[in-house]
Amino acid sequence: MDARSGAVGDTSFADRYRAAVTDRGRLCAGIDPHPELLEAWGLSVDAAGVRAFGDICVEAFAASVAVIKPQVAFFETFGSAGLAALESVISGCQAGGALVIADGKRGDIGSTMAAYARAWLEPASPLCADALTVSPYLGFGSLSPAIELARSEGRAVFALARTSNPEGESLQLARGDGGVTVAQSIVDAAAAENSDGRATVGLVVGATRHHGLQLGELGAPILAPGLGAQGAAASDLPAVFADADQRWVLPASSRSVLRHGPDVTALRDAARRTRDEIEAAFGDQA
Ligand SMILES: O=c1ccn([C@@H]2O[C@H](COP(=O)(O)O)[C@@H](O)[C@H]2O)c(=O)[nH]1
Repeated sequence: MDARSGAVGDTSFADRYRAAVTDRGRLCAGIDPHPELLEAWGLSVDAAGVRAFGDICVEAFAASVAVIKPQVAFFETFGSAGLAALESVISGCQAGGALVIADGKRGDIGSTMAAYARAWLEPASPLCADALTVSPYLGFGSLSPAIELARSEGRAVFALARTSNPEGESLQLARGDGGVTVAQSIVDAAAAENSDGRATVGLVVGATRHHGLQLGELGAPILAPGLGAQGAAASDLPAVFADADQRWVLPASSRSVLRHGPDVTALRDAARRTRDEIEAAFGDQA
């Protein structure tokens, strides 16, 4: 890939994702510059602090972690300087060979969704990532502009299905026609989008509980946040995702790795340990 232009040619997200996790193992490392972490790392709680935090994370993770997920909110907090730091994180991670999921959880009516898609998935944008988290709760169809752009650019969206937080339950487990839960209807809609084999529509399904979803036909990555700080353990993963194709499960961890900073080697080792725990837990089931 041309790291400067962000162009990935005709390669599908499915191929890019498989290559990354085959080479580096299943882990999505989060870059979440919480104020508490900035202070613990001896950094200022401002744009300069998040830039330094991001630089350290890029050095620690870009060349060895398969997928990296900067949490957009922690950069947005500091306005244009924070977003400039995020641009640097995205391009630095991509230059090191990692795939980047911008965790922005964007969602709006279709015409505005198209603008979000251009911001996060169009190669000409300075914020262009490999994938963007999106909210389907304005209706799955409202995501179409982002899905279409992602498909044509070899990128992806990750739609929230069953989130890791307890507050999601009343909405996500509500049942519609035929008794299907809202979350399962999102899984099914995503699976239909992936019938071309390009894995354009991944899902977010928390690792923190048994979700009751049928994920076996998805055909795209399942971003599974919740390891460590939210209580899930690597050893929980095979049971939580027993119904999924476990080659597609991408466990995510932010704070439990980041607390080992700011030492670059300690951060890198923490990410490697987490990845090794995940791979050992899945064993040859994947
Ligand atoms: O359901 C969801 C969706 C997204 N997240 C995000 O993942 C990380 C988790 O951070 P930890 O420090 O590992 O708890 C964070 O950026 C969340 O916004 C999630 O946790 N759950």
